[in-house]
Order: sequence, then structure tokens, then C-alpha cells
Amino acid sequence: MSVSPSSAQTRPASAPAHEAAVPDVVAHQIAIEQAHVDLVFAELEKAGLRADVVKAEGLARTQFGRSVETGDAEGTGLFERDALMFHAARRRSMLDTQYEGLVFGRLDIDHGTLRGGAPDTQPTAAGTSNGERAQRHTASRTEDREVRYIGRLGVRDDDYEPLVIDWRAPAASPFYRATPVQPMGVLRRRVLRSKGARVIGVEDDLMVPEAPDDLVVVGDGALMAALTRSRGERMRDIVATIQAHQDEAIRASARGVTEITGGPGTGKTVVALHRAAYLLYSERRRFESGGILVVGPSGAYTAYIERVLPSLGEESVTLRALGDAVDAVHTERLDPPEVARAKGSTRIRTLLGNAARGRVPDAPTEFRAFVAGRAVRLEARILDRIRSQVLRQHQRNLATAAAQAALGEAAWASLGITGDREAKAEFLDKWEDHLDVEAFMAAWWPQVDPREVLLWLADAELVRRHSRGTFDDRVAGLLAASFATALETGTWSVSDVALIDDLAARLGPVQDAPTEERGFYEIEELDDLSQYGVTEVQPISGARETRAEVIAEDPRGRLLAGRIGKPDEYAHVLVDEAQDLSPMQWRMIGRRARHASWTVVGDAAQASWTDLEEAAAAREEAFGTQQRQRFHMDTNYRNAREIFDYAADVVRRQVPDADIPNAVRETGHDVVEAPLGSDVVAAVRGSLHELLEQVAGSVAVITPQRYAAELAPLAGSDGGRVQVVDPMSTKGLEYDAVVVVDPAEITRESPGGVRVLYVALTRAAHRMTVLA
Ligand SMILES: Nc1ncnc2c1ncn2[C@@H]1O[C@H](COP(=O)(O)OP(=O)(O)OP(=O)(O)O)[C@@H](O)[C@H]1O
Repeated sequence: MSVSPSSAQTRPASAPAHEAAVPDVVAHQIAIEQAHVDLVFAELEKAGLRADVVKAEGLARTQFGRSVETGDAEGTGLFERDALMFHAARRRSMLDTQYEGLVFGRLDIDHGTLRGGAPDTQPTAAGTSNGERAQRHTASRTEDREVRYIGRLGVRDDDYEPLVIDWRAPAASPFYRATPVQPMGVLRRRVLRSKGARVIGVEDDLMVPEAPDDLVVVGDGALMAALTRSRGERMRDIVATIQAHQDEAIRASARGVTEITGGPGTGKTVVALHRAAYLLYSERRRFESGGILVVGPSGAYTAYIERVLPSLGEESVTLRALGDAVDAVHTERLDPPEVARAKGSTRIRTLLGNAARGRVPDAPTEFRAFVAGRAVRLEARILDRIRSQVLRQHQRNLATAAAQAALGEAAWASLGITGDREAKAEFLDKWEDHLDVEAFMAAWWPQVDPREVLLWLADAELVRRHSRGTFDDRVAGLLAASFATALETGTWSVSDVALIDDLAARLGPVQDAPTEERGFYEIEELDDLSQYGVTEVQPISGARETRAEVIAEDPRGRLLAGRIGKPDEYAHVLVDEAQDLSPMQWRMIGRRARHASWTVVGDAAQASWTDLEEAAAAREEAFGTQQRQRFHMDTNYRNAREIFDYAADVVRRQVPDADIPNAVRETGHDVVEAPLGSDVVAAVRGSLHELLEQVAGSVAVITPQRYAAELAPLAGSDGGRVQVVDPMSTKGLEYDAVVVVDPAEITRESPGGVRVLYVALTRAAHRMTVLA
């Protein structure tokens, strides 16, 4: 698909845009829109007060939710919820100048005269009624003419007539779907640019060959204006310039699995995030209570996108990086490629299964005690058999009672007494609360934290034994060494998180000892924290604010801090950069999505996970038999055409079937190729100097590991505009300008090879220098 016909590029040649666009005319148009925006803000202030009253009265209006039937922000509760959201967002400066304003769009619709027939606004059932209401109030009509304003939320006046329609309502759909070929009754689509409550510009697209005399058309089109802007540290929403083909994916059915594919910069991420906001709007009851989870590759990615949903008025979505997917574990550390491959493959489940079912290190290998006056002795072989039997039917952490009962049976059997039921009953009765048995159970069958099992595997011999037939000795050694690294550094790796989750599912949640809580302490009980080896206390948001997570000083304590409960489940799971999930990570996300619908976003040509077939199988298993719908994006909105052509040439040579999009924007500035030379830092400094002059926003130095340490001091220079990053960490991100250091080395060092280089070469919006 090329640029959507709804974009500014397709302005009909006969449109009087340029002749009309003299400053006075623009100023007049701005004044017209300002008057409406003022009205909306005045109404919001009133609504905010009403909402505060509602809140004070303890009426949780969100409970009313927005169901399909009330899809147009119908009713007072919904409007007041929106007003509350708006005020909350404004308090946190979410709707600052980075974003298009609260009211960002206007449609001038002709319902009758245009083609002498009924309006072609294709409203849905809910949209029809909203459209009709909108005509009554937002319409300043000449005959069949209607003016409809579109905004981040629906706003109504005292009579509950709409002043602004929520962008997600069906009645707003022509704003995104109308094209000169299918105008849907729209004469003119206008995008309002605002700073806070002040309108500072308007950009029009005409949908008919000739503008009616009373319709002024100004501006050069909103899309190009948005794309040429400088990139900030955070992703912006695109609510004012969503293109028709993107809108289709955003508003697609909430059911089943929605796959969004496309090359770099095609808006997959931003579309998926708007889809999350749309789902919350269209089926609020289901998705707000069931929850939406957004999973991205890294902490840098979640930080980059974190403001998009709040800017759309949605705060209830959970964002998680793959290194944060399991509660209580937070990490960004990556394993070396070969270790990551072994840990990401489902083959590692053999090792995990054997370890989870195996003996707890240091557990007693023999039971001896006097019970009910009889000497009982159970040797290791019998203990092992009992353990295997119990674990065939139970999760270890939930099977203490079953294990103790099975041990009792075995103990009785070991005495060789037959037919004496009474004696057996007496024996088992004593067994149940015998102190020696209790002490033995505590050592033989302790509660096992899944993370402890991984730490057992720092023992190379144990890994070899448990993974015989799956991994050779060398890989077993590498795995053991990686867990030893965790023990030394006090940090897990990102791939470990999926292993911890797998083990947690096998072992079951750790049960509290009856008399004390594990891992948590009341702050007020700890007068002198340092005596407990504690350096930091972090409040845990959530159920009990008085509790604190205690961050231990020693590496082992840090690895085991906090507790891992049952994973939260969600009603919808959105996975970005899906091409990079390992099979084990698909299983991990799948555990949070057992009853969920999915939106899955990716581009195989950017993959860094090498065994695509195995990942595809795990992904299919996670999706189950749910129906699929697919959307393909093929317009690159990020990179200037010169930059993208360069990147596409590189990837095509080795990945002939790469999904290459079409870049829409030319800058006239080719990619600069310069020698790396012997002084890498000097070469990078020189390029940076030029780029910082040329662009207003962020500049990234993307470097292979080899030069990372020497280049690190450049990070944060020029008032924080410069970032120094490794190629993998740039996934999903973008910058105004980029210096790519030593592309050959990037290809060599990454398991994804040229695909990872392709990622690095497609991060720059406006300028790029390649040092080779
Ligand atoms: N309709 C639009 N209007 C304005 N900007 C847009 C539009 N669609 C996409 N963009 C911009 O294009 C850039 C790329 O979008 P995004 O990061 O979502 O692409 P992507 O397909 O996920 O890229 P990648 O696969 O390379 O990570 C972003 O700056 C985004 O805001």
C-alpha cells in the first residue's frame, strides 16, 4: 500500500489551497476554531467540577463503563469519567505541547447535496445516533451541512449535546476513513494544531474536487507536518493523523488474534497502542476489568512508549518489558548469544523439568526416627521414588501434605506389618504431628522458590546430569556459568525471566509459613535496617502501602528479593517486536493470556531470534485455535526516503524476501558515509558535531559492543541530546539523527546478523551517518 489517499499528498490539484493560504485567511480560520475550543474548555471546567462532586459522593462512575451499546460516550457517567481523566492527565502535564490538542479535528460534512443522495458516512448502529445528535449541536448548518469536531475525548454541553466527539466513536470514523475517492460525505477534513488550549494552526485536506465557496482550505497537510517534526524522547500519539489503512487495524474486531506486520517505521507500534485505547473505549467493561497487557522488548522501549496511552486518556494498561514480565524480577541484562539461544529454546524444559523434580540440594537422603515406638528407616531410593510419585500429580509447593502422607505410607510399609489396620491407623496418626517427621519434612520438602532452582543450576555437574541428551557438555557448561554469573552479580538475565516463569508454573506458588511472612517485613518493625543486611527499602504500590520490599545487600538476596505469585491474567495481550520473542518467552506470555485476545506486531526482517520455526510453533501454541485477522502496513513514516533506501539496499542483499515498505518523505540529504579510522572516538565526535547542528532533537550513536566502553562518555552530551546505545536496545525506538558505528562489526557480533544491522539503519528520522 502506498501513502493512503487520505494523506495530504493527494490534495486534488484543483483545490484552491495555496491561493487561499495567505496569513490573514489562516488567522481568521484559527480564530474560528479557537472560539469552539474555548467553548469546549469552558464546558470541561464545568464538567470537571461536576466530576469532582461525583467523586466526592463516592460514585465510581467508571463502573458504568462504556459498552458497545453506549459506544458514543453516552450518558452523564461516561462524560464525567472523561472529564476526570482529562483533569488527572492535565495535572500530570500529559497533555502538554508535545501533543496535538484536546480538540484536534473538524469535519465539514454535506449530508445531502453532494451527490444528490444520502450521506455516505457509513455509521454503525451506535454511530448513527451519535451522528444525528452531533448534527443538532456541533452542526453549524447551511442546508445539509454539518460541522463535527473530533477530540481526545467526548465533550458535551449542559444539555448533553456533543461539542466534541471522541476519536474512537463511530461518528469520528470519517475523519480517518474519508478519501477523495470515497469522501463519505466529507467536504473538508481539518486538523487543528494547538499548544495547550491555544490553536496555533490548521491544516486542511479537501475531499471533493472543488471546494464550495464558503469553505476555505489552508495548510500543507497535517501528515507531512507531523512527520517532519523533530522527535522527542518519548513517542507521540498520532491521533490527529491516523491514516485510513491504520484506522482499519486500530478498529478491527477485538476477538481472536490480530496480526500487524510491516517493515520498519510503518507505524506498527503506534497503531497497536491506539488499538489498545480503542479497545478500552469500545468494550471498556471487558478490557478495563480484564486488563490489557503491552509487552515490549526492553525497558528503554516501555519508557519510550509510556506516554502514548495516557495522552489518549487511558491509564489502565500494563506495560511490561520482557525482563519485567514476572513480578519481583526486573532486569535488562542480556546473556551472550549462545546462552540466550539455549535458554530461549523449549529444549531447556528438559533441564528445568528434571531440576524441578530433582532432589533439593542439601536435603537429607535418609529418614530415621522412632514413631509410635517403632524404628523407621527410609533410604534415598525410596525417598526418590516417593518424590517422583507425588510430583507426578502435584505441584511441589502445594504438595507438602501429600508428600508427608506418602512418606507415612512408605514408612508403614517399610515395617513389613500386614493386616493390622488399627496399628496402622495409630502409626499414621502419630506420624501426622510427630516432631521428627516435621523436622524431616522441613528439610526434605521445603517450599522452593523457582529462582532457587536456577541457582542450583550454577553447578555444572548438575546441569550436565539433568540435560543429558539435550545439551552437550559445552553448552551445559555455558549455562551453569551463566547462573554463576547471576550469583556473582546479583542480577538475572532477560532470558532467565522466562525460565523462572516456567519453573514457577511447575512448582506452584510458594506457600507462606503459617507463623511468619517470607520476604516482606513491616517497615515499622525494622528499626535498624542495616543489621538485617538491608540497604534500601522500596514501597510497594498496591494492596498494602505500609509494606516494603526489602532490597538485600548480598547478590543472592537481591536475586531472591520479593515474591513470585501466580501470574496476572489479562483480557487482551499486545506483543510488540514479536519477531524477537523466543519460544520460552511465548510460553511465558501465553500463561498471562489463557483467555485473552491478542494483538501481535512484528517484522521478520528485523528478527534477532534465529530459530524462527521453533518460535512460530510456540507462538501458535499460545494463540490456540483463535481466529486470525491480518493487517499489513507498507508505508514507512519514520525514515526519510534517502535513509530508508540505504537500509533497504543493505538488507535486500542478504534477506531477499524482506518486507520493504515505501518511505514517503524526501529530505534531499543522502546518508553520509565516512571512514571509521583508527580513532573511533574522534570519528564519532566529528559526525556528532555535524548532526547536532543539523537536527533539533535526539541523536543516537549506535555502536557494537567492541567500542561501547570508549564511546560511553559521549552519552548525555549536548544537553542530554546524545545517546550511546547498542543495536539491540534500539528496537522499536527512533531518533532525529543517528551515527551507525562499524556496520560490519554489528552484523558479526549479533546472532541476528544483518537483520540487527537493518534495525540500526532504520532508526533515524532525518539524518544518518555511517562510519565504516
Ligand atoms: N499516521 C501517522 N501520523 C504521524 N506519524 C506517524 C503515523 N504513522 C506512523 N507515524 C510515525 O512513524 C514513526 C514510526 O512508527 P512506529 O515506531 O510505530 O513504527 P514501527 O512499524 O513500529 O517501526 P519499527 O518496526 O521500525 O520499530 C513514529 O514516529 C510514528 O509516530
